[in-house]
Amino acid sequence: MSNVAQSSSWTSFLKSIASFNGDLSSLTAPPFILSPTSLSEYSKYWSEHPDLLMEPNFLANSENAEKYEIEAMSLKRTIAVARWFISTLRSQYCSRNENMGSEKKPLNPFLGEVFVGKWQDLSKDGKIGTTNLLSEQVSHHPPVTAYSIYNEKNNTLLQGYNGIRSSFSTTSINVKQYGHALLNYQNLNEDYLVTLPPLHIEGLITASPFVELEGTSYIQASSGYIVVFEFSGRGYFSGKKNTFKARIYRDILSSSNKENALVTISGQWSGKSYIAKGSTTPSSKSDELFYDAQYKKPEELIVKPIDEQHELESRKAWSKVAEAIKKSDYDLIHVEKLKLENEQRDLRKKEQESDIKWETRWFDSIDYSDSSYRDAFTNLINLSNLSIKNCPSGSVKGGKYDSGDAKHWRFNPSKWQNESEIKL
Ligand SMILES: CCC(=O)OC[C@H](C)CC[C@H]1O[C@H]2C[C@H]3[C@@H]4CC=C5C[C@@H](O)CC[C@]5(C)[C@H]4CC[C@]3(C)[C@H]2[C@@H]1C
Repeated sequence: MSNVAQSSSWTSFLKSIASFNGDLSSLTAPPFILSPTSLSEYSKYWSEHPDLLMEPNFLANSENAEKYEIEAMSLKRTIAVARWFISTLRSQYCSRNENMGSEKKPLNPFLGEVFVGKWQDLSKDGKIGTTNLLSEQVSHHPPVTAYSIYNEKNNTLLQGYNGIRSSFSTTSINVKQYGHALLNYQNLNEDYLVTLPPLHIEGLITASPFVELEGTSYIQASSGYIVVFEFSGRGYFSGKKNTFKARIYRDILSSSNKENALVTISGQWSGKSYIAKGSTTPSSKSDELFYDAQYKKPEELIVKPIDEQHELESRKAWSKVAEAIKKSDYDLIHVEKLKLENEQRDLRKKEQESDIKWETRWFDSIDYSDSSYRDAFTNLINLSNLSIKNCPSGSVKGGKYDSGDAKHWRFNPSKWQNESEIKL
């Protein structure tokens, strides 16, 4: 066992997890496990391969196409969206391990914290164009981050939000994700709903935590096609970590029988995966490579230098804490974090005293409980038979989790158009 794992701070920290109240951000973790990066930056992981996010735009139906061709192109685009989704997972769930040696505890964003940036067009023929990221902490208790990723050249908008609920098992932390992503290809008049997989944190005992995905994720296309992803760690499908199996069906009804799969994809989302027609599980020997997560380097988001940032921008607001974490200066971390947290507490107190409610900047909370309300989301929810409630992502309608309110965060483009302080 590494000396870190034996260190008193880690063992006492493990004891503290055993009695924690479910809000991970409230736990004081030992300084060596702290990340200098705020959770508001994690929204960038949705588009570190902008070319894959844009790909469906280049798989459009030809003019007055026959019905069979329209079907074939819709399936091709659904496969392209599944490839983009798989391409996000290594960044989402492995990047801290790759860059800092283990999963780390991100800084807990303050209410109103924003993180913005852009991905330049690296394509040879300039067909991708620039992709912009807006990320905003729309709630602090519980922590919720909303994001908008917009590519003007291809009229493509990915928006979504994320919150988590955690529970503790004997050796790992179990995390249910709340929220979803909505993908709109305006030129194709096509939408996709993406749900978020549950995960657990392993490796706590050896003080080298890492994320393993589990359970199911769905991608529901407005064309009717649905992708069902099943995630598992070691030992389930193939004894390798980060394994998944994905099946694409014509619609939710045919997904009730795995034999109806039109396409099956399987492998490692952090490594190689393969694709085959029909319902047989593809193998690396006989079938076509679907995606290799180790081959394509993620594209860096371009973020302004800290001295050009607004005080609400994440890297500026957390710069002193981040510096202290990088220097492992434990006392300074504590002093600087306390300063930021006290400033936030004073702000909340002032709002309370003058009865002002905090206004979110670029996102609105939409209540979908009025069943007459119709938009791309309600259409996709109906096609997928998933719950419309704000419950664990991917819960099925009528299932045990299908309860609570139906409020979801939505990007408000006109609020960004009227933005005068924060610059990309
Ligand atoms: C607080 C307890 C603690 O420090 O435990 C030590 C370990 C670092 C485990 C707890 C932290 O693990 C981190 C992993 C984070 C998730 C990673 C990726 C994503 C995907 C992204 O799209 C949305 C956010 C999400 C789910 C992160 C949420 C926060 C997690 C679970 C961190 C834990 C505090």
